[in-house]
Amino acid sequence: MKRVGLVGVTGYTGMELVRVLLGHPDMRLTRVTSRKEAGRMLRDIYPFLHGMDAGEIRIAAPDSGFLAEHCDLVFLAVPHGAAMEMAAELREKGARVVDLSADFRLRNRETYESWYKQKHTRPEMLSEAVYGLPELYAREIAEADLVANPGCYPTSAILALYPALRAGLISGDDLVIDSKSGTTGAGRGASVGTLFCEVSDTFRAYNLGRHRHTPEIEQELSLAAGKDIRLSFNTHLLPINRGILTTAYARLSAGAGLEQIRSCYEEFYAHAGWVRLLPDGVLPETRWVRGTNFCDIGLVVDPRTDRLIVVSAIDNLCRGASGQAVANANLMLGLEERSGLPFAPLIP
Ligand SMILES: NC(=O)C1=CN([C@@H]2O[C@H](COP(=O)(O)OP(=O)(O)OC[C@H]3O[C@@H](n4cnc5c(N)ncnc54)[C@H](OP(=O)(O)O)[C@@H]3O)[C@@H](O)[C@H]2O)C=CC1
Ligand SMILES: CC(=O)N[C@@H](CCC(=O)OP(=O)(O)O)C(=O)O
Repeated sequence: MKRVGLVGVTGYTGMELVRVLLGHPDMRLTRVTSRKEAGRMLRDIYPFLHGMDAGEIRIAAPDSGFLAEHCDLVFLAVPHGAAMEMAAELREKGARVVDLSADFRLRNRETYESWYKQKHTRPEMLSEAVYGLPELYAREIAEADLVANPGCYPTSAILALYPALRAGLISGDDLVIDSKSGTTGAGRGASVGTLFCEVSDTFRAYNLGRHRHTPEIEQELSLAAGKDIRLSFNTHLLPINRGILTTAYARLSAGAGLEQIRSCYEEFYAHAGWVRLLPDGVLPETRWVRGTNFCDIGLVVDPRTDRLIVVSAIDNLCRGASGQAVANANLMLGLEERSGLPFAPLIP
């Protein structure tokens, strides 16, 4: 049994990690931290843990020495900026790390500092970190000591476009990615913008043309295309708890058609257990992936405009964060990638 720790147990991704790890056959959550709730039992803050072993864990204040002593691997479910020093200390003390924040996702320090508007204090660790998208980097993840878990929106956007771009079936110019997220994507901290009455019964766009996930998506899609990609990434807030639906628009390369594109995706994702390519005419919905680690993908060709339209759906907390973090930890710890993650969607 592998011992894992969690920094940031009181947040939404921390809460989701607790849920995912409850049923994991090969990993045991042994240490959890929160600055505000230190000293309390986990069951005291999460009544859904009454009667379960995890409920008996006492929450500690974050301390890298304590975590490294008791854990083989530590998940950092903390805001960007808070993870970089903690990851460095944990690595120095010998623990392996899966960081759910954005601190190690961008390979270029200047790009991080300009989009995240803060200094990167551990730039020397950027080249050591592996971008944790198992469909692209499973082999590298298995060898890594520090994995940068992808952002929720980038997970849905990169998986939607990567195969077609890599095969040259779409042009990398003029890509438009339109994404909508449930409100848990904004974290559990109180803010007026995520109050019930501000979110329910309405639908709004935000951060158009300046969302900080843009360079992360551009980084990975540029690698797929073999050239620098600049794209339009636009985000919207859905009045639902969980889920991201992304619609991506791309110009078809000359001669490319639906049949060829479908076989390219089938081949690319042939061994990717989490990506489900839906049949022609069936489009993804957030409810079919809720609570799961799946990314559902639907493909449409619009012959009137010569465009490929790709729709993808994920659960932002599971596939977009904590489920993906556990899949990465499985690979790092030599476990089966799907271990502990065989959830069926929570419907209706
Ligand atoms: N929500 C989502 O859908 C997704 C989130 N992410 C990323 O995952 C990370 C966590 O997100 P989320 O769970 O939503 O965030 P929340 O705001 O819900 O929770 C943040 C957690 O971090 C802890 N924390 C905050 N500051 C510090 C600090 N300086 N040192 C130690 N602990 C700290 C908080 O606990 P306390 O204050 O008690 O210490 C809390 O448990 C973020 O980087 C986020 O961007 C990634 C993908 C999807
Ligand atoms: C709905 C919502 O507000 N979503 C968040 C997603 C951010 C997130 O989780 O991003 P990092 O992991 O890169 O910090 C946002 O748009 O800022």
